[in-house]
Amino acid sequence: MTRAPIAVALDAPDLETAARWAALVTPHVSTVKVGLELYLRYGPDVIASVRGASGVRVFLDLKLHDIPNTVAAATRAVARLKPAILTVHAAGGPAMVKAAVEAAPGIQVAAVTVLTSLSDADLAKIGLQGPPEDAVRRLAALAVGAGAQALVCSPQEVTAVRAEVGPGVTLITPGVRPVGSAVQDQARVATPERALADGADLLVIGRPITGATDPGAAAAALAAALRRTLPES
Ligand SMILES: O=C(O)c1cc(=O)[nH]c(=O)n1[C@@H]1O[C@H](COP(=O)(O)O)[C@@H](O)[C@H]1O
Repeated sequence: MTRAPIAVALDAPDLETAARWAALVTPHVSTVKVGLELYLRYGPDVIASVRGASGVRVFLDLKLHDIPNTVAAATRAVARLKPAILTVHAAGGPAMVKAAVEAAPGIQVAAVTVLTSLSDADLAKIGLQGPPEDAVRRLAALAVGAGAQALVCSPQEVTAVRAEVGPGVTLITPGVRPVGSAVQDQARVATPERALADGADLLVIGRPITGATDPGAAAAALAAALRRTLPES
């Protein structure tokens, strides 16, 4: 059976927990995501630990954001770990996104548009007036123009971003919350079914899975729900 297009965010306090979560969810999902918390604590070794014997795709979410020369060097430094996906901030500008893409042949560079934790009011405070969708579309076009093959946006903007960049770009959506989810600290959210129906290619889901008593069962249930949304997947 095809694994569900979910990247489980392994935002764990220690390596043992992350590796355990990865082993539990890997039969059900296509990807696991390593972020700043784990990478800054354990460094490159964390990738092999969560990849384990299954060889699951690893999404390295470092959200690089610096001058192009520094981002290119940082990208080369992590490229040897062979993550399937690496994040950079689109707000770093076209030269920075291009530098990352050129430094990492074989790795999908995903440009983060506007963080899903930011609301309209937050964006106004950092000088981005207007609906988040406007900034997301602008950053999406910038990043794809610079060579990014993937974008990170909230599920609320998937339809607009798809219209902006066309069918060939992978759209990755965090801010995914199943109905009744207790974790509500993201500003721009939608259910997994809605995100997928709107055209997202990969759903990033963390605490709704990893906070469950049985993360493996939670991942299996979400995967089954998504199969009902897209029966052919
Ligand atoms: O790049 C990301 O993965 C990301 C971008 C974004 O805009 N919002 C966002 O929440 N994320 C990540 O997605 C994950 C969401 O986790 P949960 O909120 O627990 O589902 C976290 O690991 C975040 O770092």
